[in-house]
Amino acid sequence: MRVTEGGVELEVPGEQTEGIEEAVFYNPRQELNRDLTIATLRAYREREDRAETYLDAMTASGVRGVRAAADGWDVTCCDVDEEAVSLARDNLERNDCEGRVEHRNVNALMHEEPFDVIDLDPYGTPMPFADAAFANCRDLVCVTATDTAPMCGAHFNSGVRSYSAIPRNTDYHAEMGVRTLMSALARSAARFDVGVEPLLTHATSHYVRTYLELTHKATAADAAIDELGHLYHCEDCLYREADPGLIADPLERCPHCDGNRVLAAGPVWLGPVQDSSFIGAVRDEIPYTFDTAPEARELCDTLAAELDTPTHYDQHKLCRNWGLPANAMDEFLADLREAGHAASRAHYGGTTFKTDATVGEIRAATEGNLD
Ligand SMILES: C[S@@+](CC[C@H](N)C(=O)[O-])C[C@H]1O[C@@H](n2cnc3c(N)ncnc32)[C@H](O)[C@@H]1O
Ligand SMILES: [Zn+2]
Repeated sequence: MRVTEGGVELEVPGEQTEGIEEAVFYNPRQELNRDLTIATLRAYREREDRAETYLDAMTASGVRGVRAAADGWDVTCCDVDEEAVSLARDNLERNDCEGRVEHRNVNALMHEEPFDVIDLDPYGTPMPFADAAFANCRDLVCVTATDTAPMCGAHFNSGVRSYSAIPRNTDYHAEMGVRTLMSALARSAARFDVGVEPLLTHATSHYVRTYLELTHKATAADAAIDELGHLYHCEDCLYREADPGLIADPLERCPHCDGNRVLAAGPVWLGPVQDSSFIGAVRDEIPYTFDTAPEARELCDTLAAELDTPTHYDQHKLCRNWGLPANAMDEFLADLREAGHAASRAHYGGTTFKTDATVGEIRAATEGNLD
């Protein structure tokens, strides 16, 4: 089957191809992820012109590598699967792109050779590849994780195993996933005296994607570890609290409703997951020729405006909990701001928002107009 994406043409296995799962080799639902990857690579190279080499670590059809090569990157594609390797070679050739294709376990390749940018896009958790990537990447590690149920605490044991943390299933589950993933990545990088700084992070349709700029200094690794901490969350009233530091001091009772159903999660990443000025630059690198341009640009706008608080709320879930009807989001957010709180929409869903107000303060600021 022939597909066109971002100006390149690719042969990908069609539904009928035996032995190959089409969605795995070429997943059209990840086009937004790939469009944003290309825009991010462009914005990054604008800022750091020394960045030249890009490793598409799990290449499958070769789509990321081909798109990066067409953009002038010095590309290496890698896959353990023989059919993927030959597909990636053909697709590079089809687009007159130069690029090396390696048939091997990418962990071995990463340990042998440094790259400026490494893109991890495995099935499920990226953690088995994180150490090799952070040990050997110079500038930027891009990571996709599709195991949202483990990361957000819905598949608890699997989440604990993959991320060496306690994730908890809350009403902000996608953000729990983001912060569990970021925490494990920061700890993996720190082992190699590498500090991570997230430039752009989004949780979209069952995956999380993050772009981490690296600083090869022990003090930068310490600074990243300082962003870790725990979240305490009341299952009854949805009160939540962030507690910086690696030693947890869980709440026995909820300070808001005095209930005893308080969950503790962590260590999670409590720091910022976006760099809004960089996201502005990424947005400007999304041409309208990209199929997902309207959606990708809107996502960038929301991400750039999103507050840095470590959890978000869902207005509908809060209102349901209070037994009150929800009103329009803009009115709701305006009430919060009028009461002196910071408030923004969040990219996790149409009714999600961020604020520095506590759950009690949110209710006090908004309930007058919830009728
Ligand atoms: C989700 S697919 C990649 C999709 C692709 N990056 C895209 O954007 O369409 C995951 C790929 O990782 C490959 N893979 C799994 N383990 C690997 C390893 N240890 N080294 C290299 N490739 C691996 C699989 O063969 C598969 O092709
Ligand atoms: Zn409570």
